[in-house]
Amino acid sequence: MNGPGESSATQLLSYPGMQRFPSSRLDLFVMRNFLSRAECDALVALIEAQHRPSTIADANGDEAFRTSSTCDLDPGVPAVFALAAKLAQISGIAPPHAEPLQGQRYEVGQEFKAHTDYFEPKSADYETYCSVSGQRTWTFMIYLNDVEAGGATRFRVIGKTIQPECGKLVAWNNRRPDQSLNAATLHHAMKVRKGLKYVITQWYRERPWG
Ligand SMILES: O=C(O)CCC(=O)C(=O)O
Ligand SMILES: [Fe+2]
Repeated sequence: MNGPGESSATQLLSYPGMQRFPSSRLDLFVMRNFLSRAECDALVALIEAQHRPSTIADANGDEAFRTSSTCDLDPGVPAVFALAAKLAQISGIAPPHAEPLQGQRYEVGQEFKAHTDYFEPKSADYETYCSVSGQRTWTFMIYLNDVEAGGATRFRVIGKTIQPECGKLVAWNNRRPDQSLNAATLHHAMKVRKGLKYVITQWYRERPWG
């Protein structure tokens, strides 16, 4: 039985095609073809239709830290609704713990520098982001296209670089088994060198999203 807002290795590895990256420092999973090309194309079209400059919690003074665009996906759109259901099933996490789904779009030269998805407990913005729903627990991310060059996601603490590929799911636990925040989740969405890159991010919380 997983804790509230938590997935688990047992849950994820029960799906054929799910692979675990061997690391004692981080629970990291990859599954190719989680989404079909048609599903990806429909989601890319939604992101293309509507996106705004991405933002970061705890602005650190680096204007170039996250240069992508973000799309707030409407849960009422069938393609989004279907994806949310598919993620709930594979993660085993109750839907109320899911943040609203977001698309991210990167043009050539755009990136999201090395960061963790959890919020720094000592930061000025911690209360703003975490008082209702608690900390982020797991991240599920899907690449929606094959990027012509660049755009990999690098987990530099564990030395793992994941190449974008249409339909590929990446999932990781932002916390250790004892629920402490895991700094080994540090990851960098590296610059796109050619073409565009689209991903969808699903973050989960300790408590229901309020
Ligand atoms: O685009 C990527 O490869 C990673 C995106 C990411 O880390 C995020 O949105 O938090
Ligand atoms: Fe991230």
